[in-house]
Amino acid sequence: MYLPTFRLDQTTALVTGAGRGIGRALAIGMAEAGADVILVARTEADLQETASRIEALGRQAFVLTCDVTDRTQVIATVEKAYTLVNRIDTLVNNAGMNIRSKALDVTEDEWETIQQTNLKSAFLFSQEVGRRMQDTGGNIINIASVAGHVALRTGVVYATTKAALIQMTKVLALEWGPKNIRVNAIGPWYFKTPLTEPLLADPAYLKDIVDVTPLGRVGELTELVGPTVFLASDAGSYITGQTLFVDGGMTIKGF
Ligand SMILES: NC(=O)C1=CN([C@@H]2O[C@H](COP(=O)(O)OP(=O)(O)OC[C@H]3O[C@@H](n4cnc5c(N)ncnc54)[C@H](O)[C@@H]3O)[C@@H](O)[C@H]2O)C=CC1
Ligand SMILES: O=C(O)C(=O)C[C@H](O)C(=O)CO
Repeated sequence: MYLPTFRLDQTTALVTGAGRGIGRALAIGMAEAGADVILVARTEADLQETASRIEALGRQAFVLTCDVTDRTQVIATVEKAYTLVNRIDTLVNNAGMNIRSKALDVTEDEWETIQQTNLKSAFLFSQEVGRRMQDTGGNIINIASVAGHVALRTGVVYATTKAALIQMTKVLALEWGPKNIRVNAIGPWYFKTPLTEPLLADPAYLKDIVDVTPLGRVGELTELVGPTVFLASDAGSYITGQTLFVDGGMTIKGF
């Protein structure tokens, strides 16, 4: 048999920011591929909605509320997770946010909030789950952005967090490869979620996006599921340290 499995049966994933948007889609998609999923975010009601959709698929879902910027809460959340399951096979660092300010207007508070939500949280979860994965192996998927690779109008703070996530992905892959821990990133272009809905509702902004996208449209949330399951599954077993851009070709477009 040459064809490896693209399934996640008998595995457990932990997804941050799983209450809505991309995180919810990835959690449900991974459950469809066979995984049980630990759902982490701040708002319990949102997480319960994701959980009920996963349970309807016949998979287990565990809801853990946590502010991912708070190290004490992250440590407690990971400890709790390991009382619920024996091992975590896949960690998806997805929680993120943005405040769009021009560089000269960025406040210290904005800088701290965006860095802590998008970058520090991913490091803290990687450290706490990665510590346990040293014994079991596993894989980590960081949800970065094309904004970490090319210059966009998203604002400088968001861009620096995503560029740093891409570099963090490489260094953790290097350090933890010998322990059979793979670390990869996904770099989405625009997908409609509560984060981006206001932007995509502006016809002029939407046109600008579509015009620089060879596939001529924004992505569907389900189009992030295949790449995530691929990276998490045995099909991705020799891939580490990489960023897979799921961008309709945006990042390869020249003149
Ligand atoms: N929607 C898009 O087009 C793109 C999104 N991304 C990234 O994908 C990730 C998910 O984004 P969306 O689903 O669009 O956003 P969203 O705003 O719809 O969802 C973000 C999730 O993160 C959670 N979250 C935020 N701060 C948190 C905190 N302090 N503690 C716990 N949970 C927290 C929210 O509760 C929510 O569940 C983010 O990292 C974002 O930067 C990257 C590229 C494109
Ligand atoms: O443009 C914004 O504002 C964003 O939040 C950026 C998107 O989430 C993104 O990363 C586009 O790739």
